[in-house]
Amino acid sequence: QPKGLKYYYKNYFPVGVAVSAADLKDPGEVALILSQFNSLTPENAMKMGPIHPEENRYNWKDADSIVAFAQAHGLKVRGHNLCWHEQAPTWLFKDSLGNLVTKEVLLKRLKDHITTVVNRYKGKIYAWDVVNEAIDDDSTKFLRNSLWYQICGDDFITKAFEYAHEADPNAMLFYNDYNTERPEKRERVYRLLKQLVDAGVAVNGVGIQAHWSVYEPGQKDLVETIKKFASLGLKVQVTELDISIYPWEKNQRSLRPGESEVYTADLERKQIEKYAEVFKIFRQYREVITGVTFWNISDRNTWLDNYPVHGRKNYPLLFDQKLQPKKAWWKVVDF
Ligand SMILES: OC[C@H]1CNC[C@@H](O)[C@@H]1O[C@@H]1O[C@H](CO)[C@@H](O[C@@H]2O[C@H](CO)[C@@H](O[C@@H]3O[C@H](CO)[C@@H](O)[C@H](O)[C@H]3O)[C@H](O)[C@H]2O)[C@H](O)[C@H]1O
Repeated sequence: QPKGLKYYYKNYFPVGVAVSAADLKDPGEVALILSQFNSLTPENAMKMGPIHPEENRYNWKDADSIVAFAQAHGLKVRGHNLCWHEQAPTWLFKDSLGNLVTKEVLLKRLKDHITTVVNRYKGKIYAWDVVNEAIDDDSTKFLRNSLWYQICGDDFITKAFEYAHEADPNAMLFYNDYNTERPEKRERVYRLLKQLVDAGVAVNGVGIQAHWSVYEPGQKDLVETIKKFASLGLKVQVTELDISIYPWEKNQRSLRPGESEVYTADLERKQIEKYAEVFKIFRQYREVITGVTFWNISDRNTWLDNYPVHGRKNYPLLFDQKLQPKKAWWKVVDF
């Protein structure tokens, strides 16, 4: 078994992977995780909906099993995430009559949730994605018009960091988002981060999700993003890395009947180059980059098989469907 990614990058940053509790029951995936990675992120188990399905009921099972596995094998854990507009439980924003709750009620519910979840894993989770994806996709807008925003204005962001810091003053607290290499999105994320830093909010870092493709981002945009966020004194982590073989453009179409999945040698070559390119930049900025996490383990099972086109196979990771290292892996460890 070749040495794993974590060995090659031991003098750079932890190399992590997003997992489900089910992944940890598969002997092949467990062997791959333990040989390659030294950090885990729960893909879904610690999100508000899955872990807190009813106001007075928490569902700790999957999250506990992932943390217990990490503890048993000396792996770091990134918590994901404490405040998001997606996968939020139905009870959260509504009162018993189905009306939207007041700002006071929602902030109290957020505080209870964050205090309870962060305290349960205190000392076992070193970093939390506190707020996820609060910037609107429309470049003419600033904050996403989510129910969080409609009910609390932008206070929910500051409060979420305040509650998380109170619950675990030693945890690294991150704002996490995607498309942060696109200049218009970078500027708006920077604006939010600067507001938080200037207000003395306990934000320690920014998570760039890195759901990239063989076509983007360009090196210049990636470097500019890392430097811009680091200029605020923040750490940068790559939190959800995968490199799709399809371009991230609007109106993606599904495959036409008979049209085979198109993982051509040319696309794999582009993917190998893109992986080599971004890891070279991560190494160059090792002072700022404090972690790189892949979103899913292998091409065997990736969320990109069902997004944005349901049932369209993708090959975005460094391990193939047989859990074997792909050519891109050898390039990433060749330095
Ligand atoms: O969207 C990709 C990234 C983007 N950044 C934030 C990050 O958190 C996000 O991760 C993805 O976040 C997605 C939700 O937005 C997750 O998708 C959810 O993943 C869940 C667990 O598999 C699914 O829930 C299961 O759904 C099944 C039927 O639909 C039900 O039978 C299961 O009980 C239920 O658990 C949800 O439908 C599905 O929407 C993906 O696995 C997960 O990879």
